[in-house]
Amino acid sequence: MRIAAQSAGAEKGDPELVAEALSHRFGSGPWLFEALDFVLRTNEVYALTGPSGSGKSTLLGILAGWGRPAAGAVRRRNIESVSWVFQNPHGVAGRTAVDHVALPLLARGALHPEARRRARAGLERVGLAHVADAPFRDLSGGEAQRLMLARGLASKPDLLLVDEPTAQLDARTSVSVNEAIASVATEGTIVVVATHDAQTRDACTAVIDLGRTR
Ligand SMILES: Nc1ncnc2c1ncn2[C@@H]1O[C@H](COP(=O)(O)OP(=O)(O)OP(=O)(O)O)[C@@H](O)[C@H]1O
Repeated sequence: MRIAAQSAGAEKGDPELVAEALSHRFGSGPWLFEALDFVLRTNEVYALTGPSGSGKSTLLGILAGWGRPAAGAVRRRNIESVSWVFQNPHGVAGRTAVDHVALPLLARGALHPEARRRARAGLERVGLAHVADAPFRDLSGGEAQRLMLARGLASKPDLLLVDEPTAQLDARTSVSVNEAIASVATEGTIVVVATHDAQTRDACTAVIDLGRTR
């Protein structure tokens, strides 16, 4: 496997995820990936690439701690909160974009004005300031996917996993999502994006390629 770029040492207290000789297969089936060694840190956006069926979603689940690897280990340091952005954006039709991002902040105890201020800042970051007050039903596919990214980042999770963010989008719409992905490298959050899409991969700062592990 290959990691195309990697930042220098994480500061003390930063989230860090270490894969050691990580391998997985279901039951006695074929190995999906074998002997992966990598370190994931903040301030990077990692593309997780590989052909269909190579185990990208499975590996995301293992990184999240939702599944156990058949062999090897994942060591998590300072990772307590995990957000997952699914490939199909789900929202409440009549609720505004800003409300979608503010809601998880309110659920974590932020006061209303602060939650809305942070939600608007998050929307601006992914290029959605102009639709902040629009209902979810009026958003385009690309806007809805960017909204999910903004919502996933809003609560500043230690680990943000994004599964095929452009799989349902046409090439033109994907561009705006890829631009948003390029903007989400951030302090405090490790971001991993599973993708087939070469342009989404290129929007990331580093690559873990499951196509090269076997
Ligand atoms: N719980 C399971 N039990 C048995 N096999 C599984 C299970 N989950 C996934 N698989 C199989 O493992 C392989 C990898 O699946 P996975 O969804 O991780 O691949 P992927 O790289 O994300 O694929 P895609 O790009 O098509 O989404 C597939 O062949 C899938 O059918």
